[in-house]
Amino acid sequence: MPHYDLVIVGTGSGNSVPGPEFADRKIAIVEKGVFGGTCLNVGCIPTKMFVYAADVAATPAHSARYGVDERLDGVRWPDIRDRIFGRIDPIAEGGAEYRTNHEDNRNVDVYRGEGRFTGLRQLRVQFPGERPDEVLTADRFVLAAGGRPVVPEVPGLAETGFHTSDTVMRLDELPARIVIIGGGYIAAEFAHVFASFGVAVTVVNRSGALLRQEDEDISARFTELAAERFDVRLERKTLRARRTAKGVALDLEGPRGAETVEADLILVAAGRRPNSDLLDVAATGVVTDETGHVVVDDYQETSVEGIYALGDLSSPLELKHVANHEARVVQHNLLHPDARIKADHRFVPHAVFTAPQVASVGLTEREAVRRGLSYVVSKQDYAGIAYGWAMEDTTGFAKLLADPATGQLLGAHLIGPQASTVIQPLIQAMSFGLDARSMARGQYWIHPAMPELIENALLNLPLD
Ligand SMILES: Cc1cc2nc3c(=O)[nH]c(=O)nc-3n(C[C@H](O)[C@H](O)[C@H](O)COP(=O)(O)OP(=O)(O)OC[C@H]3O[C@@H](n4cnc5c(N)ncnc54)[C@H](O)[C@@H]3O)c2cc1C
Ligand SMILES: NC(=O)c1ccc[n+]([C@@H]2O[C@H](COP(=O)([O-])OP(=O)(O)OC[C@H]3O[C@@H](n4cnc5c(N)ncnc54)[C@H](O)[C@@H]3O)[C@@H](O)[C@H]2O)c1
Repeated sequence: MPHYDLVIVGTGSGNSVPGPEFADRKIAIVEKGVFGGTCLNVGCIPTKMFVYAADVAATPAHSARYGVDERLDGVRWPDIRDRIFGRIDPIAEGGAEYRTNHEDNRNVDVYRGEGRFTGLRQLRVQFPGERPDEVLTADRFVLAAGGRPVVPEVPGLAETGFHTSDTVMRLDELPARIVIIGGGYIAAEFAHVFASFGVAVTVVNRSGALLRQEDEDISARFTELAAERFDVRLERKTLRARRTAKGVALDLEGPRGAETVEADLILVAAGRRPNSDLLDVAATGVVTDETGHVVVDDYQETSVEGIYALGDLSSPLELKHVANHEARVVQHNLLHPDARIKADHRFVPHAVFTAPQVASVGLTEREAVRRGLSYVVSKQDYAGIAYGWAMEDTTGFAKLLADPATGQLLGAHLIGPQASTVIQPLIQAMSFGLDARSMARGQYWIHPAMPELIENALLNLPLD
């Protein structure tokens, strides 16, 4: 039974933990799937590469408003797909090769199999094919096993067949019609991608709004705009999935009774869950919460001393920049057990790369009310700043919440062009405690650039 100083499960952000500082430690890395994890292979990176191509494909539909007449002649899906994965797949292979064979990793053994705890600090690894299982023990573990798509219990769905974000980007050809179950990040991004490529998109959501975790004003505006591009069915229960002569169908029940949606394929985008159950973390004494996330303390340590966890396995935020931050914290804490640092989850931003883009940091208004905070609000439309005029934007806005006593920002929510970039100075201000007035007037804002949206939103805050 091989014994290690450190065993790491999962090669998403977990793979960034071992560096040259660990050269004197005997390390095992266990990976059951493709090296590099979700973000690289089936998450952030390929989706954003598809989104960029979608943004380009969607341009002719809007260009007439500038007096420029353009036509989309076609979308070569196989070329787009192969360009994207032709870039990504070699990175994953290169990562595996580096860890397995490069002399930098003399102290690292790579196990290409599925780990499952069988006892305290004891992990059984099962390999594909004939290779017998191995049991690894270690003084310390890093659990970075991520999560997987949730598939709702819809009668007939398994028999009918469906895609998730894991498979839909590798389709052989574009379907004519797609139905997406879900109304969150993944639904919003793929609806934009497929609609821009000419696919008829139907979005079926259980609740009454899309992106409903966002600030209410943002969610409402996005839902309104989405309904102009996609067939959006809200407050729908999916009763059944079935095959038809031409494709697939979902039988739904909604506010106006029973209805059926037909399409060529189904994309399930109904949330993700952590892989703690498959890894059987309970067998090593690691505690999980009611959503299956591994419980960690401020140092990313689990309920078992020496077992750390990070990323989607332990964080309900499920974002790559969070997983990377936590990996840096875990790395430090393994190297410096007497001077450990805490993870900083105060101001975690996110963006949804759909059209228009959505970006957010801090409290929504709903959350500020729930916490009983006193706050002031300001809004600034893109249409009210010079760059917004240039873009002829009529729907985007920034919404800020601030503490009236101190001027400190509590939350920032954007919907509109480049929202994921334009929000960054607000993340910086919140992280470093810069108040709204100082931020607005203590620096130059390039004229007439998009960040004037933020300058004006700050100045609009009703602060004394
Ligand atoms: C479609 C999509 C788009 C996304 N877009 C964005 C985005 O734009 N921005 C953003 O910030 N985030 C995005 N995310 C979220 C982001 O991908 C995740 O937050 C991030 O990848 C989590 O990293 P991780 O290291 O925790 O887990 P993962 O990257 O999922 O790594 C876990 C690894 O563990 C392996 N594993 C699991 N169980 C075992 C086991 N028992 N034994 C051995 N190996 C195991 C898995 O095979 C996997 O390789 C997106 C996610 C999806 C699905
Ligand atoms: N740009 C990004 O940062 C990005 C992009 C994609 C994914 N992600 C991460 O991945 C996670 C998972 O994304 P997601 O979109 O799958 O989850 P999500 O939690 O954002 O959204 C799930 C949606 O599915 C709906 N839903 C659930 N069950 C349903 C059912 N039976 N029928 C109809 N609708 C149903 C919910 O109401 C919700 O709207 C996100 O929470 C996010 O952290 C991030």
